[in-house]
Amino acid sequence: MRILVPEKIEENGLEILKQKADVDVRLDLTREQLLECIDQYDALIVRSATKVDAELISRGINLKVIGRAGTGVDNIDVDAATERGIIVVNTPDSNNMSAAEHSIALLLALCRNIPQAYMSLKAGKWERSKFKGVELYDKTVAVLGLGRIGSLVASRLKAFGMNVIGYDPYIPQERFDSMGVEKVDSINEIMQRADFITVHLPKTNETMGIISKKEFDMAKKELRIVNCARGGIVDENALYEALKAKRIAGAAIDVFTNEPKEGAAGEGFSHPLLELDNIVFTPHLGASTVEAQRNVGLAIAQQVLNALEGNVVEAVNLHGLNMKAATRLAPYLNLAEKMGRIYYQVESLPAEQIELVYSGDISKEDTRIITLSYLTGLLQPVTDERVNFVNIEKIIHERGIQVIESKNSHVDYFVNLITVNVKNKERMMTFAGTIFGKEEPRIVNFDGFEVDFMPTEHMLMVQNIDRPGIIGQVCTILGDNSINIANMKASRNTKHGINLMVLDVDSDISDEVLAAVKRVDGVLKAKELNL
Ligand SMILES: NC(=O)C1=CN([C@@H]2O[C@H](COP(=O)(O)OP(=O)(O)OC[C@H]3O[C@@H](n4cnc5c(N)ncnc54)[C@H](O)[C@@H]3O)[C@@H](O)[C@H]2O)C=CC1
Ligand SMILES: O=C(O)C(=O)COP(=O)(O)O
Repeated sequence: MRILVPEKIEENGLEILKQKADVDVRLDLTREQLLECIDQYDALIVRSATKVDAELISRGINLKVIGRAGTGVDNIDVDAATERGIIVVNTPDSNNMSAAEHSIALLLALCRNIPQAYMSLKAGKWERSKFKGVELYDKTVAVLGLGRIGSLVASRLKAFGMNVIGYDPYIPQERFDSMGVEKVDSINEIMQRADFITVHLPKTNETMGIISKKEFDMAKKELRIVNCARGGIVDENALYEALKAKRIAGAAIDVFTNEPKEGAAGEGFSHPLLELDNIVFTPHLGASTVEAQRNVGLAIAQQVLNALEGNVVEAVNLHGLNMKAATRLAPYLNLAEKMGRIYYQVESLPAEQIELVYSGDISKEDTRIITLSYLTGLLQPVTDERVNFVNIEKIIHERGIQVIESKNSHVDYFVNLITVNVKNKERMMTFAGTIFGKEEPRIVNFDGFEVDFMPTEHMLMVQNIDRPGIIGQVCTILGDNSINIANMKASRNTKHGINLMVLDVDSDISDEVLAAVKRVDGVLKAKELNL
């Protein structure tokens, strides 16, 4: 496994990665060099400075995971990654405290002109009257976005004795109430009431430019605004004009619309906002603390390795899947995936409709993830694309396969049962599986035949006319070819006079052996199964 790290991540994370993979830390890479070498890597780990766009993703033909060592994934084209079944993971809980504290540091620095006063004193001046500031106490501060960082900021600002109001249409009133934050339903009202605004929104189409000229025009003259979220959420031109015309009192900015990369490949930085005096800024330092980087380093290493090893991860592009349940349901995911692999090994007509029926204990669970596991097993062997939880729904949709899930609490004989009815343009095939004990997968219905076998890597399925002598001949062919039989189950359909044999063998079955089995008089079908 090869992992490329083109940005600075903490040594503790790198150490963990290096135990299991070849890790190339290449802080000097230019965009062109990155495009050229990305095809050699299984995983890419970035912070905010690397643009992981559709072009880079399309060149990453071996990429399985993109790790964002931090929170915002706006520098990653998540849709392009999803399209290719590339898992995108981040570490949203690892740097939020640092970002919250930095927002407050910026707010205080802004209120008391700390950077300007520092520069003046450094220049040997003693300018006490020039740097008169304002207090936070008893003022109204508006928090935009009351997620992880916004809510930390809100509770800290309450400790300053501020009147905290908030704008976030996506969280319920109860959450506002429990934080002691007044819910405000419109940006207009925020602009009219706020002495301070602090922005903690994600960068989305909806939030970009959410504060622009129109909003500044309705603001108080005393407004001071902090943006430690993403450049452009506060429109940079409008902010420049409002500050220059002293339409508002000040701003503190940690993030810019276009940020350069630090290091040898870095380009330096210039921006019209840097010309102004009523603004303080930092070069995207919100997450740059010892603690945040230590947490982020550990978390991203674990996330990326888990994803590479096929373990359960909380990914950005798993679309609300309950991945916590995945650990508990692991035996069912395994069973469903193996059941999925059966269909195209025994049938060539494309599946048009798939009905999954969950019965017994399993019907009480959130079964969506089990269904996705079945579909992944179904399609992986018949496509060149990488298929996984990330893109399976999209691929199923593109192929026009209808998927139906149903549940019933009752089932005869079994504690739990997954039944799958696969319809193609000629007929319907039924398969069923169950978990014995804690985690043993068993197939108990194979295309209408009642059976009971463990799905394994090397299997032979034979259908024959139900008459004596055939089973013996098939076993002799296997024996003559040194193929050891570990287990064998037979089941008969008395109505049609057909017998089904499922043999678990210890090695591959060659085309010649399969052809010899098919030539046995009375054998109707013979297929090798890899489950
Ligand atoms: N400066 C820095 O170094 C850092 C910046 N960040 C940035 O901080 C921001 C906040 O991060 P988190 O708190 O972790 O995100 P979060 O996802 O926990 O919270 C965002 C909140 O914004 C709300 N929201 C989304 N769209 C909205 C809209 N159109 N109008 C109003 N509310 C909306 C959501 O409901 C959510 O409650 C992100 O942009 C993130 O990238 C994060 C870490 C470090
Ligand atoms: O985690 C985030 O969203 C951040 O903005 C931090 O960015 P960084 O990892 O310091 O480049």
